[in-house]
Amino acid sequence: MIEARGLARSFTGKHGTVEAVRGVDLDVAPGEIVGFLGPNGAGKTTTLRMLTTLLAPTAGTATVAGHDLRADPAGVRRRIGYVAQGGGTDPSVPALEELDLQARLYGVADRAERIAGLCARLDLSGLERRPSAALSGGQRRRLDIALGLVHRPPLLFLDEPTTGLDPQSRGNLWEHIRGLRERDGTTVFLTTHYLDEADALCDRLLIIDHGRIVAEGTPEQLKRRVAGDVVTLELAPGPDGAPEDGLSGDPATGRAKAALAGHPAVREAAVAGRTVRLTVENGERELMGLVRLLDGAGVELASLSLARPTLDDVFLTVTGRSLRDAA
Ligand SMILES: Nc1ncnc2c1ncn2[C@@H]1O[C@H](COP(=O)(O)OP(=O)(O)OP(=O)(O)O)[C@@H](O)[C@H]1O
Repeated sequence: MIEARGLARSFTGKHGTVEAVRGVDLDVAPGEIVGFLGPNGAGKTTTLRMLTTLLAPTAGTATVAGHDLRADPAGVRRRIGYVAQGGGTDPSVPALEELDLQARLYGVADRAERIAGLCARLDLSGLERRPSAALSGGQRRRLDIALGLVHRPPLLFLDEPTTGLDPQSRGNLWEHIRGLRERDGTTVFLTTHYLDEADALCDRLLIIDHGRIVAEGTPEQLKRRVAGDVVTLELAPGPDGAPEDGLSGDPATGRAKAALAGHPAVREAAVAGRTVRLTVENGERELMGLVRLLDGAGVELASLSLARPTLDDVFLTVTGRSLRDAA
C-alpha cells in the first residue's frame, strides 16, 4: 500500500539548511496499522506530508495506494484520507455540513447514505447538527476521521490522532481505528508520541530519529530484539531462616550465578542480596529451563517473575534518550 525509497526533504532558510528527513525507506502492506514513532522534530510530520502529496520530496520515490507520488499526485489524493494534527474543521460549521461539503468535493455519489453510515460507525449519530466547537475532544477527532474517510480511501493517514485527549477518549478512538481495519480493511499509517498507543494499536512500528528510521518491527519484536526480557529470581532464605547476603559470598547466590553464567539465553546477571536479575532472550520460552537448571544446582527459589521491556527501553537503546523526555 506504501512503498517509499530514499525519501528525503530538507528546508533551507535564513539559518541554513535543515535536513528534516534523510532518506527513508518504508513498506506498508494492505490492512496493516503501522505506527510512526519518534520525538518532536524527528521528521514524522514531514514524512507524512510527503506521502500525502502536501510537500514535495527533495529526493526519493514512493508509490502510495497504487499511484506514483511524483508522477500522479492527484491519483494518490483520490485514494488516501489524511487527518492532520488538530484536524481541519471550522468550529462554527455543523458537522453534517462539513461532511457534506467534503463528500461533494470528492464527488461521492451516495452522499447522504455514506455520511449516515460513517456517523453510525464513528458514534457521531445524533451530533450531526452540532458545530464542532460544541463537540467533545474525542467527538471532534472522530469527526476529523469521518471527514478523512468520506470518499472511501483504502489508506488513511493520521497525524497524532489522540494528542490532547483524555485516557478514556484515547482508548475509545483506538477501538474505532481498529474497527476501520476490521470492517473495511482500511490500511492505517499514524504518527504518535505515545508508547502505549504504539503498543496497543499498531501491528508494526517504525522508529524515526533525526530524519532516519532507526528501528522497525512489531512492538513485540522490537522489545525482544533490543532489550531482552527481565527475569527476577528471589532465592529462598538460608537453612536457618536468616536471609543470606549475596555480596558476602552466600553459597546459594554463588551457585545460582555459576549455573546461569553458561546459559546461552542469559545476557546479563546482576545480584543484589538474594535477588538475581537476569536479562534473557525469549524469557517466556527459557523460563522453565532456567528453573530446572537452578534446581539441578541445588538453588531453592522463593519467587520468580518475568517482565517484558517497555517500548521506552527500546527507544532508549536505539536513540540514547527516553521518548518521554524527548516528547
Ligand atoms: N517548513 C519548515 N521549515 C524549516 N524547517 C522545518 C519545516 N518543517 C519542519 N522543519 C524542521 O524539520 C524537522 C522535522 O520536523 P517534523 O515536523 O517533521 O518533526 P515531527 O517528528 O513531526 O515533530 P512533532 O512531533 O513535533 O510534530 C524539525 O527540525 C523541524 O524544525
